[in-house]
Amino acid sequence: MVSSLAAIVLAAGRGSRSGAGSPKQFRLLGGQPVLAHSIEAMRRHDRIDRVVLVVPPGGIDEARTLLGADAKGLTIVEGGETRRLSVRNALEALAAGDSTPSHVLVHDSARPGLPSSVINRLIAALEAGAAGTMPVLPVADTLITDQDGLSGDTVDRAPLRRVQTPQAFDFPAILTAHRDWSAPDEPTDDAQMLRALGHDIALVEGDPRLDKITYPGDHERMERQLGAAMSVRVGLGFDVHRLVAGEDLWLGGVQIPHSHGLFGHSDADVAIHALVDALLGALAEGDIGSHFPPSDPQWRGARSAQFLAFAVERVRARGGRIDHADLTIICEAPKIGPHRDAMRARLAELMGLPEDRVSVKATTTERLGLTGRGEGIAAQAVATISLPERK
Ligand SMILES: Nc1ccn([C@@H]2O[C@H](COP(=O)(O)OP(=O)(O)OP(=O)(O)O)[C@@H](O)[C@H]2O)c(=O)n1
Ligand SMILES: C[C@](O)(CO)[C@H](O)COP(=O)(O)O
Repeated sequence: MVSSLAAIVLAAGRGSRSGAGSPKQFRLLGGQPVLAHSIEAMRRHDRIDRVVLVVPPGGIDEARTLLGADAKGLTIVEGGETRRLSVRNALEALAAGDSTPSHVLVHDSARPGLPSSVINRLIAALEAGAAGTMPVLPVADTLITDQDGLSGDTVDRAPLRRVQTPQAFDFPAILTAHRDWSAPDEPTDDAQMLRALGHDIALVEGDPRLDKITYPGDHERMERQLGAAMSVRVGLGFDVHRLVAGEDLWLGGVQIPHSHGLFGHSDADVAIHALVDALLGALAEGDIGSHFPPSDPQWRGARSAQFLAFAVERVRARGGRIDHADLTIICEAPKIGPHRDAMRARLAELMGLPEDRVSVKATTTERLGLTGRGEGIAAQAVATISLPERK
């Protein structure tokens, strides 16, 4: 019975074979660091309670900076000289915690294309009683031995399998396997360590999307694979609120000193409302009113930042990412220019995006119409998101 499941994401390697100059797991892939893909996939899975990230010695602060808001709730530990020692450090961190998990997944961050279907198959094998299980794929090519540049014998490929991660284990069993390991050869994965103790390792079907970034060119191949597996969606949002005396003015998540404020059920931040509708539109998941009805007293005076946090979470929950947002605020006064940078910074923070992916513009309607007469402020937003085609 898998009562609690932790996930270890390994990112403490040097990536020396990739020839990239810096460790491959920190390079950007599809707009986010390679290691963030696995963390996100683990977090998205509803059976995984806790994620431990393993980073190079001395790299905890750097990893937190790189991940930004995504680092929240992560346990981050330093790795060791070898993959085995990195896994050991993470297992010991879990063992030292208040409640140890019943089972654990061990995954290479260098395999960023982690589908939830593989995690489901591993959990099913654990539920069926396996102490250890791993995803494998058959070998497609003819296999030979290389004898000093000449072909040696052909190897029978029928019983051979390519081993992927995540590998999944009974937690006490894999902890013992690591603590007791004394063989002279360095194991390349954890399943062989558990098998050395006499446990069977159940095989489940792997997935080509899980291929590892190892050699030069692999990163670019993965980038193409990821791009092909994502569809770009564009959403449009529009909102208007009335300007009245005696209200605070909130725009783009920032409070702006002004003679009038916007009237509405929440803080009436018209810019955020347009942005939330743009994100929900891109997801085709209704609009702000359907999720936060004005008739519901709990949203009276609410900060609109929480509506945006909800929309951002919806994108994440669908396995997507926000690529860009562009806002236009339409009013005669106040002047938006002096507050533009603060709004960009706040909106970027709320969406977990770099500022160069958030645009805030302003215009007037040449004193025409309701915004021209100063009766209200309008905002329109366009959001671009990428969503996975298949899970
Ligand atoms: N001391 C180590 C070595 C490896 N890893 C991780 O284990 C996975 C194994 O993949 P591999 O391709 O072997 O990674 P590297 O060791 O980084 O690559 P290389 O052997 O080319 O240096 C990677 O996610 C890597 O970051 C780790 O956490 N700690
Ligand atoms: C654990 C592993 O991903 C299984 O295939 C692999 O062995 C780790 O990478 P390495 O290239 O063997 O170090």
